[in-house]
Amino acid sequence: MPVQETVILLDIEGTITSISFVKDTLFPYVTNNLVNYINKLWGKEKLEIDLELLREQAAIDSNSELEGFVPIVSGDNAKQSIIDNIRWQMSIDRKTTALKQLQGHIWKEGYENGVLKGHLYEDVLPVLNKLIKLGKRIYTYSSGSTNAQEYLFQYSMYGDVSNVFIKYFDTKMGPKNSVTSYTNIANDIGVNCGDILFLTDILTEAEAAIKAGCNSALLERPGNAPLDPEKSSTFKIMKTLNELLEN
Ligand SMILES: CSCCC(=O)C(=O)COP(=O)(O)O
Ligand SMILES: [Mg+2]
Repeated sequence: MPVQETVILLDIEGTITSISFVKDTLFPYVTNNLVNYINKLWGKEKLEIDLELLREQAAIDSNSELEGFVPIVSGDNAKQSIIDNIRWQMSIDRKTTALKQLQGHIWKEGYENGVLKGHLYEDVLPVLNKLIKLGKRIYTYSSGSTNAQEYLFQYSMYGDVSNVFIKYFDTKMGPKNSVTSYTNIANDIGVNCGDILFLTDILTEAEAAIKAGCNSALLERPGNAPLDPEKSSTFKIMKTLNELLEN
């Protein structure tokens, strides 16, 4: 059997989806549609749920020393301060649950109206389907919200492929470079960390997974940030998922 672990836990951006799709297609879609989206749903419960999370995050951020922090205010400037806060968070690619939840809801419209099609590297589906036949269970863990992950697979360039994945995990399990996030995921799945192989493009995420007792390997996709050869020397580095099927 090529892979020993029973659970394959996949990062998304830089691992099974290109960074370029996220940075050059998904993020600009939010930037270009943000004001319209907020104006359209202003005062509606659907938006209010996301705004509540953004306000909670802004209250936390106001006590830290984050460069360029934009407060969310009430009153006449409330709407503009929310838009500016979101733009600020996006300018530094923050991975807060609040930002990711709102982005996911904006992308939903783009997927549904056919403007967005989720990118997947061509090796991903053939390999995952072979692994499923070998009895492996496939999960994802991304900073993108569970909704955003679901839409990406439901409206992928290969059609609806969401049935490949048992469950999507996001930062509600904890940040991706935190050790406890991986124990939380193992507990949720009902396996030991040692039964999980976590694949990612980010060294600190792989290190956190290893510290939790999981196994991990790194993906080196075109356009990914280069891996430090010294720091990543203890990890298997793969160019595609095909290497999971090799002995
Ligand atoms: C799941 S699609 C949205 C991608 C995204 O917003 C993101 O931050 C990706 O981070 P990842 O943890 O998948 O590298
Ligand atoms: Mg990634």
